[in-house]
Amino acid sequence: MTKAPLRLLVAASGTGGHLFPAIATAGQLNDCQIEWLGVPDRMETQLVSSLYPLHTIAVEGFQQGFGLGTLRILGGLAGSVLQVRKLLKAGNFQGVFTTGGYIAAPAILAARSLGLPVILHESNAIPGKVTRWFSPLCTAVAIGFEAAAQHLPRAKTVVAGTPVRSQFLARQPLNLPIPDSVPVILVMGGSQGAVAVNKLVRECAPAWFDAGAWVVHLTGNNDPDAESLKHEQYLSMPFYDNVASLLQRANLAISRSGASALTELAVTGLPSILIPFPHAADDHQRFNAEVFAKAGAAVVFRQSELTADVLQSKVLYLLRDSDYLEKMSKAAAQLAVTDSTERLANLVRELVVR
Ligand SMILES: CC(=O)N[C@H]1[C@@H](OP(=O)(O)OP(=O)(O)OC[C@H]2O[C@@H](n3ccc(=O)[nH]c3=O)[C@H](O)[C@@H]2O)O[C@H](CO)[C@@H](O)[C@@H]1O
Repeated sequence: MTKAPLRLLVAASGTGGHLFPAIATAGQLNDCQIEWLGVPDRMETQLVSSLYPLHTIAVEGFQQGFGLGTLRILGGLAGSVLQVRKLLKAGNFQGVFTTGGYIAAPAILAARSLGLPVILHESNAIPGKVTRWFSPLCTAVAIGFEAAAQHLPRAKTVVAGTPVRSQFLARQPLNLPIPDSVPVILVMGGSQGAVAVNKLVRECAPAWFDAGAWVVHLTGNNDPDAESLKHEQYLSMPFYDNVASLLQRANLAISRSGASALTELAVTGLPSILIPFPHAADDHQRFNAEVFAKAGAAVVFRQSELTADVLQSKVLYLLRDSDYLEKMSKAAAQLAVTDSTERLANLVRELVVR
């Protein structure tokens, strides 16, 4: 008799960094029946609703300190836990996979209160608050960076890398009018774009054009000046779906240091200049970037110290030194965990029992 497919609830919400690894893992688990838990009005409503049944609940972030606001959030959390418990029971789910963030808190508490296994994936080198608080309750915590383990002493951690979308694992055609022989600089500011980086890049770009380089600039949707630079060697767009084709073609990236972006730089062996988002929780982008800097895969600048002059000349220097770029590329590739999706899918299959 064939076994009934495993029923899994995936709790992942917010921005690309939480959603893409979860979507990649879910795609690998095509022998399971998957439903999704998210939050109304976040990116999952566009990225997930055409792939899996999407259930949404309202959850709030955990602010610093303790006051009336915290009591209200705890009250809200208790309500969310009850909602998720109801969903897990009604849907006969046998386990939960989550990529952390606020949605993970009620998902972990609800599943564990019903005795269901939870596999949590944490992609950052410094785990987020929810991961730090709730990971001891999880059946397993898969980490993207080995460095995260030291911050999770009470959790059962397994190094798994961070899954990337399948487009990264095969050569992608570049559907942009860029000549084959020119150097390409790719500018990325995470899934939302980075206005401060955009501004610096627009100031620097004319010297890069003079040096023969092309610039592909993913600006995000929040930059009022996104269209202010016009040049035949400059292509800008708020968001591009096939980022893999750009990373595979580029010679150098200028990027924030979110965990998915870094994983993609590693998988494509792309050298980078990293400018960590200075306001990320616990400054985690700086710690992510340090892993790449230590390995020789990236040059890291703090945004507060970086001027257009410094960025402009660093890029020109790197473009001229192809041996050094080659070394950075090899170092980046060495950080890649190319079977992360399979590792996570296997962990889920092993721990979630029918
Ligand atoms: C500001 C902030 O706190 N960001 C966090 C957020 O990042 P965020 O959600 O921005 O995610 P990342 O920086 O890790 O990755 C960005 C993702 O968006 C994709 N992309 C980007 C631009 C585009 O045009 N097309 C496209 O597909 C990239 O290919 C990548 O997969 O979650 C990550 C995972 O917890 C954290 O590591 C980041 O620090």
